[in-house]
Amino acid sequence: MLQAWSAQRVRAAEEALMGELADGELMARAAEGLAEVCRARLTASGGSRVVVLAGPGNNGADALYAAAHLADGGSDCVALQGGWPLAIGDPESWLAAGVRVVAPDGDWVTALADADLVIDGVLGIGGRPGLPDEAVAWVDAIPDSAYVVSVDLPSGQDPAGETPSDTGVFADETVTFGVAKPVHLLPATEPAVGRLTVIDIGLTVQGAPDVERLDFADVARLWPVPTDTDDKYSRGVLGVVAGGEDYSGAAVLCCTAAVGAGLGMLRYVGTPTPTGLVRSAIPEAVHGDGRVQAWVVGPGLDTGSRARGSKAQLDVARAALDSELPVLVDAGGLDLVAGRRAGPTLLTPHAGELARLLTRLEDAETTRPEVAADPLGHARRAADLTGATILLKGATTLVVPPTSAGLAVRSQNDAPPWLATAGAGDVLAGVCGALLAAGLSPLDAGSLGALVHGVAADRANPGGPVRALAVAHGIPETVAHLLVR
Ligand SMILES: NC(=O)C1=CN([C@@H]2O[C@H](COP(=O)(O)OP(=O)(O)OC[C@H]3O[C@@H](n4cnc5c(N)ncnc54)[C@H](O)[C@@H]3O)[C@@H](O)[C@H]2O)[C@@H](O)CC1
Ligand SMILES: [K+]
Repeated sequence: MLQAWSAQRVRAAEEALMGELADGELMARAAEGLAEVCRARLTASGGSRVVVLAGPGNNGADALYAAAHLADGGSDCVALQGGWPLAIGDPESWLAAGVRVVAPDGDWVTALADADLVIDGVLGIGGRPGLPDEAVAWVDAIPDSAYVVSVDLPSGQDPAGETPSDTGVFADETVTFGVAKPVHLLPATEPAVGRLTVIDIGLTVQGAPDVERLDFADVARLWPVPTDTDDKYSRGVLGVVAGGEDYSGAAVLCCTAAVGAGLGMLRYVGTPTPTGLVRSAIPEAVHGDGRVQAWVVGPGLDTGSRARGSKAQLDVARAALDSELPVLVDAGGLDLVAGRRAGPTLLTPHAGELARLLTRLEDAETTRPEVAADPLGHARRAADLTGATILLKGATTLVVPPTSAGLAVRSQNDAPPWLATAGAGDVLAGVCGALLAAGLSPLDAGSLGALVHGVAADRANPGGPVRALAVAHGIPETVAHLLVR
């Protein structure tokens, strides 16, 4: 599991560690690690010209000390200075190594145009979103052919990972120190991070992390694997209330994925058309209301429908929400959420559905662009309002428990962009629902389900287009692949 701690908590841990070490030792470790990564990238590309974007603080000093190591090793290193003194650190040490400093009125344009590797040391965890003006011009002038290594985080991006920035750096690689920070994992900033490399500088941060990302080893740790003493009931029965006369296919996708994820039994509740489809596509399913360990309510559900069978289906959906059982609520089902439920609850909106849910519950308009500008903040608001865990779908999927739970936010980025396709959400609901029925918490079911769903999409057709049904059919093989790796 990849874990990230907030900048404030990292700073406190760094200060404690610095108290135990010789002056400058921590920064020396950071700079050595950074130089080693840069050296490896230069060797791989055959380049030797390095340009440092040197900011006013310790982040700039890390970059300059790393450049001194590279210059010692024979690289041609230039540092661009903005309208600020390079006051932190010891300029003599990098000047003596042969790093040339270009003043703000010097020819930095030519230096950058020739760069093979750019070390972005403008701002680190002391940065606010956005860049100083000089740095905006530098970043605009970086040639496409240069490999951009950001120090600690892509400068100009929000260290907390909450708000996106228009002017921040987009790195090919980010080299961070000690532990990851939220900026590296959260959707508003993660696209700017590129490849993430964490350098060991002897730092540990106490207490639960702020953000976590499950990896493949976590699948083996968390996935419900049956034993000899299990039967179909002990493994978990999932009830699915999905599909209507309009969106019938959602029921097939959700149920196919749920059965494929390894349920003990599936119980389906639908209107006549999707019921017929589920009968032929999923002969394992039983039909109608009955005892279950968890419910999925909502894929393809039309809460305004007056079609035959709709009222009975909606009665089951409402009873599920009124029960104390774990419930996953998706798509149309979100319109039935009135507030707090008694049982464990996982809501799985995309940004538009989350905006609509917040608008209804708070009686004040929230728009989809507002959610996109601060996905974590809005997911957290919905979690706190409803007491539910919110799985906010996107290129990076967030799984956010209510603040009162005191748990880390999960952030999964396992899916290829090809998975942005109709029906993918229905498949995700089926996988996560199966995990809820097996007894996993909403947080584990949501994050583990998102991981497996993303990997299944990749494996269904690596590097190419994928349809939701292929993802659903690929779930069993993907789970086996992840369990026996
Ligand atoms: N604290 C430590 O022990 C260590 C820190 N390290 C490095 O130190 C960095 C943090 O250094 P600093 O605290 O000096 O902070 P930064 O170097 O991130 O920022 C420096 C200063 O820039 C200014 N600034 C912030 N946002 C701005 C903006 N948007 N536009 C214009 N100016 C802005 C602020 O005055 C801030 O103090 C880390 O990211 C890491 O790279 C590493 O050397 C490892 C050890
Ligand atoms: K940086």
